Amino acid sequence: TGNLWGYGKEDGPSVWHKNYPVAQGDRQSPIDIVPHQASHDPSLGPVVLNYDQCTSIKIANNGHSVVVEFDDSDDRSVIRGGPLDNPYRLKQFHFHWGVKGCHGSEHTVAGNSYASELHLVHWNAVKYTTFGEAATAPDGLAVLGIFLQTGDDHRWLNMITDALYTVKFKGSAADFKGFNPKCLLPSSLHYWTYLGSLTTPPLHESVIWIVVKDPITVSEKQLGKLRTLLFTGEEEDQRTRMENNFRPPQLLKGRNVLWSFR
Ligand SMILES: CCCCNCc1ccc(S(N)(=O)=O)cc1
Ligand SMILES: [Zn+2]
Repeated sequence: TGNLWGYGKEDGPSVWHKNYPVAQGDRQSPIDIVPHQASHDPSLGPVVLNYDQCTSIKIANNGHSVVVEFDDSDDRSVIRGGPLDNPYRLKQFHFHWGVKGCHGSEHTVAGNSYASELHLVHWNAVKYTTFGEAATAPDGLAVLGIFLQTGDDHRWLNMITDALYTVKFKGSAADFKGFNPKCLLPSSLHYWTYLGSLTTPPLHESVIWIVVKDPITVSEKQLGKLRTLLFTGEEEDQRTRMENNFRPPQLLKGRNVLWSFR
């Protein structure tokens, strides 16, 4: 099975539109968030995360990122409030990063990018029966985006970076139980929100984006461990380091970005 898409010159974001024409659609992600052009919406309440009973199951290398997957068979881990009309169930989280310091996030803020970006992916299990069905619906997914900046070591990120050696190759997976991603959030959940899409193929325009304003701080050493992952499988003789797995900002096409914080 060939790779349908990637982040290289031949298969990267600039050619995704050939196999996924929605890449040139009206609500594509990520975007550059321009704070003073965003509108304050007083009706936007805080985002509420109920992750206390959350159950991570496994960590995996899907050839595009490292993903931690959760048991989403009930409403034990949900995000609600903010722009959301229903609770959305936590399905997985993953990261996007660069090759060094200051590039690697997908969303940018006034043209500035961060070293990495964490995506917590949730789906609307009130209206839809499966993640796959929700992933094609305009209000099917809610992704919480958290920026990572470099500085001191992040105490809890070590739980993930210490497990990366078990998922070095595309297609590898390992048990990863008992991890609660609440420990990866900044203290303030002030956010921007807008209607967008998956940032990787199939690029479905099904995501209500909630991008948290404040970054968390991780060390260059921890980011370096993400870069020891490979895009390629164990059986492939050509080893390619997993880095720069981010899509650049897409056109806003008249969308409104709302902000919650005062
Ligand atoms: C049914 C097809 C969906 C598979 N792909 C999932 C997926 C989830 C989140 C993101 S992201 N990067 O927008 O958070 C991309 C792709
Ligand atoms: Zn993502």
